[in-house]
Amino acid sequence: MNLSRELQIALTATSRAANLSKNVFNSLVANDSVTKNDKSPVTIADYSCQSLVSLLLSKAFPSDPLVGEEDADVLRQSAELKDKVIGLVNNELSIPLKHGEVDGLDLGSTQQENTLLDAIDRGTFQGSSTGRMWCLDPIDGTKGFLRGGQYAVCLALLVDASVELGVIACPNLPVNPAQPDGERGVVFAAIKGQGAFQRPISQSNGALEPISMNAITPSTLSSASFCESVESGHSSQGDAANIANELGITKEPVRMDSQAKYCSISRGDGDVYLRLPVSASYEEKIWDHAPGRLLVAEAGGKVTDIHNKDLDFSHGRTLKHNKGVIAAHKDIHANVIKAVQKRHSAPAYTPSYEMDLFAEAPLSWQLCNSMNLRSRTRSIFQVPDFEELVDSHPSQILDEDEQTAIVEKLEKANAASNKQYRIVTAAFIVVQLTYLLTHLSASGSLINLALLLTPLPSLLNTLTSRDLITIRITHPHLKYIPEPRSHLLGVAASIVGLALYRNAATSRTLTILTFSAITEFWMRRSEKDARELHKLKYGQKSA
Ligand SMILES: Nc1ncnc2c1ncn2[C@@H]1O[C@H](COP(=O)(O)O)[C@@H](OP(=O)(O)O)[C@H]1O
Ligand SMILES: [Mg+2]
Repeated sequence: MNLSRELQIALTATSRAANLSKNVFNSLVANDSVTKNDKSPVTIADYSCQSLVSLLLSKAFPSDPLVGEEDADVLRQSAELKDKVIGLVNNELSIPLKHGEVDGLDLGSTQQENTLLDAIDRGTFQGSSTGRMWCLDPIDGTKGFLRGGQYAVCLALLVDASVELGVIACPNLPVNPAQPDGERGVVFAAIKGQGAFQRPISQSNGALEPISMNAITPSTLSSASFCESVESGHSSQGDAANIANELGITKEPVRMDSQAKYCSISRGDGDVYLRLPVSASYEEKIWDHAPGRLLVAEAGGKVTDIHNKDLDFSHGRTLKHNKGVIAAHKDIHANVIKAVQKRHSAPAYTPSYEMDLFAEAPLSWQLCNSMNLRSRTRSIFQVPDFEELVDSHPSQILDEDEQTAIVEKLEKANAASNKQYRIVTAAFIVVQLTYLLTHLSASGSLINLALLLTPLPSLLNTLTSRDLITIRITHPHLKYIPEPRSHLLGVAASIVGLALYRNAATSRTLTILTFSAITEFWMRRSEKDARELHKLKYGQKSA
């Protein structure tokens, strides 16, 4: 497939969008004209870049649909935001085409408001498994953008759900990794079957230099380095550390935002990219992976999900049939997958709120409502004055101290109520144990005694608030049994026991174990909620 024109347009569009995003950063973020939590710069950069890239694509390939992260609804409702975006895009369009940029394409110096908003809305295409489609993340790594760290403008062309072309512009990545303080701003490109390349964003007519991954083999795997998300909510950093350990990797992980991770490993700055799901329900977005996946493959690597399945771009806007991402040199990919299967704990439970609650925005009444946190809080955490606390706040925004107070209250109330349930379970067990010990000769008594031991470890741990007994069920098949696994196994065994000994004592054992499993299930959910809240509020380290 000859995609040279597509490549030229994609390089121009992403490089120009990268310049535009830098202007936004320099004028709105670097000079501290906005507060840290104000997301407007990233919003402005996102819309402007999508508008610019989409406009160029629509002029060059009018019949190609576009899957983009944004739509223009918010802009149509805010004149101030809209004017800024229109101004920025027109400013970029008015810079004359340089040598090497798109030939034979009349950009027109400035564009009408509607044309630019419509360009953004072209990105609402829902995806397709057949035909051509472009896929755009105008600012990937929004957190990195705001931090002045890594972010990327990412564009891919898919044909029949296969990524044929990928281009990623990283405005803050050093051109030469050996000179981290030298020139920054690199654009990466790959065409299927034709290799992976990079060149400085500043050189629109410069040659595309071939890049490749470090030639790492199973015997040199321990010298590898891996990279992962900065955001612990996007990828489990704890599991990544265990996996690195399993592979004998001792180097500290390199954390960076966005698809700059795919770019880094493609040119050998690092070797393995791990994205390990922390939530069972999160579906990765196609624009977060399409170009990166091709780049790594063309640089000598292999990209799959954590179950070693190819990333499947044929199901609309998300990778619904994949979980996480593992990218590594093709010679070591299998070793990495093996370690992942051994050490990655499948997320068994999904918190009801998946947003980075406290980092994204102050905890507000609207947020509580939209995340169903209010009702969950009432039913699970049982904090009677939580609603009053939120309602009494006229601005419906809680400040830091109030957020802290809520988290502490949730944790305390949660721990107290769970302890009560466990005391009740423990009491049932003691009564039943006493009965069994005094009727040892009755049929099934010994089996019943053994079955009653299954909930004991977690009961003891909670009642003493210490990890007295920990049983890790790590077998790859068993780990997909939802928590509480030992309890569920106990219930299953006691059903078998009841089939063997149809007597009242065995029925009682089954009832107690079922009660214990159900209450344990709900308690673990609430404990996980409390832990997640804690993590969101205080960060991974103190969680
Ligand atoms: N719970 C989650 N798990 C995995 N990825 C998530 C996530 N929530 C958001 N993301 C995605 O992670 C991307 C950033 O990736 P990374 O963590 O590698 O920097 C975000 O892209 P945007 O920044 O474009 O919104 C967003 O699409
Ligand atoms: Mg993204």
